[in-house]
Amino acid sequence: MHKIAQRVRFTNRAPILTHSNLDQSHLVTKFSNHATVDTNPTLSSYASMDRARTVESLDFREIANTRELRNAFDKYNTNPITMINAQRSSQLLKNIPDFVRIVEVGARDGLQNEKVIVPTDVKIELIKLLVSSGLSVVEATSFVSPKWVPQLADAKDVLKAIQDVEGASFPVLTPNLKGFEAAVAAGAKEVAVFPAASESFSKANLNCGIEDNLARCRDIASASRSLKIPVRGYISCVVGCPLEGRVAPAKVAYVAKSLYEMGISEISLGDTIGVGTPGNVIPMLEAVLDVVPIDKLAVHFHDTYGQALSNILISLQMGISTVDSSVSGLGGCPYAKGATGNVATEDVVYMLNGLGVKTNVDLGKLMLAGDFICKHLGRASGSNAATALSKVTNRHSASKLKCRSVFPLSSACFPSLLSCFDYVLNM
Ligand SMILES: CC(C)(COP(=O)([O-])OP(=O)([O-])OC[C@H]1O[C@@H](n2cnc3c(N)ncnc32)[C@H](O)[C@@H]1OP(=O)([O-])[O-])[C@@H](O)C(=O)NCCC(=O)NCCSC(=O)C[C@@](C)(O)CC(=O)[O-]
Repeated sequence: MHKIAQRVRFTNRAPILTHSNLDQSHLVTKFSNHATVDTNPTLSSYASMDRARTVESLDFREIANTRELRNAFDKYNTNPITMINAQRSSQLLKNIPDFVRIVEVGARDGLQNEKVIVPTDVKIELIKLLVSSGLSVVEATSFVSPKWVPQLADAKDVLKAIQDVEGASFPVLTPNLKGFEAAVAAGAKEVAVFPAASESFSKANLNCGIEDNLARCRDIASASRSLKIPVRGYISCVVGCPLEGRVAPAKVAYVAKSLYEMGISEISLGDTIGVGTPGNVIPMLEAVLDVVPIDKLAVHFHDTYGQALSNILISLQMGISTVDSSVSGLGGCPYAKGATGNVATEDVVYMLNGLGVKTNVDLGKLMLAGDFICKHLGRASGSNAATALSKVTNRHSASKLKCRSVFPLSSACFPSLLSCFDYVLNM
């Protein structure tokens, strides 16, 4: 706990407001159509400043961009102001960042394990839909051997087709210099290397051991430096390996420190087979935090055992503010037998909305992207939140059809009623 408290200084939280720069009337205006700010004078001045700061950073449209989603959300979550009061008074939640950056990995990690080849134009459309939901980092593909991952053999075509898409960055995986050079030639502006913390998994996934692979990462890091291309580093198997079992935190810290020292811009800690629980994730994070600053870290949880959201929550409590996830919970590594999908982005956004944490992601639009790819793959969404919320919107859709048959005269007579369904209409 002591370690956690010490690390708060590394977080990217907004500066604390003081009495002099706090303007509550502005905050009331911003929220006035939904809730009023409680100006209860009995609150301590610090508590009220902290609450107001959070309100200021929270854009209600993100919590519920459509009426249906908002109603579904409000039904079980107290209004944001009350929620924030409760949240900020809780010691357990006080380290949670005000903003979480989501790295969407659905188009790469999500699809790489699919047996049936997804057409290139479907991948491109998925990426565009993800960007339109507000996601600012959408991992696009991998420049790996097509013999090893046939699904991503069209990497060059995918990356070239999204060169003009604005609003997001599109990192790609590169396992060696050959992949790095091909990625740069296709227009990559960000790449990612992916060592493992387990020797056996490194050999299974990359056909070389940890040290040899770190040497490849070093080559990529130095080649990228002159081109000013940021390199992300994933570490696979940070708590467990499908071949070796439990992985010691010291091994993860060793790989993380090596990546940090070679100038890797961000290190994403991957629970590749989803065996982590807060019980083994906390010691792993503590070991890594001893050697890498918190603002360089991200977490990447697969949800094989349904533990991903708890692990994300604990990571946020420790001050991490970048989270990887995959739309509709797609995913799995072809070289990690039994590993299922990544945590679903919709579930992460829903949880963060509930915590009053800003993400800039529009949940309704994200669900459209999830719907699109699930329909294409012919399977149900792996997101609990998307499944539950789409039942709500479907119910509204059905009742709207009923309304139209009961009131056949003109939909214009019932503008306010119909506006309730505009989200459904737009689908
Ligand atoms: C690293 C290699 C290439 C070594 O594979 P290798 O067989 O040892 O490579 P090689 O150097 O001996 O070359 C063999 C052939 O591959 C070609 N080749 C060589 N490199 C490339 C390249 N970059 N792009 C395209 N082709 C390449 C090379 O040209 C040659 O072609 P051939 O002469 O036989 O026609 C292979 O093991 C590989 O591609 N592995 C990638 C596996 C992979 O993508 N796994 C999934 C991603 S990791 C993951 O999902 C975990 C993560 C990141 O999400 C985190 C988490 O979930 O925890």
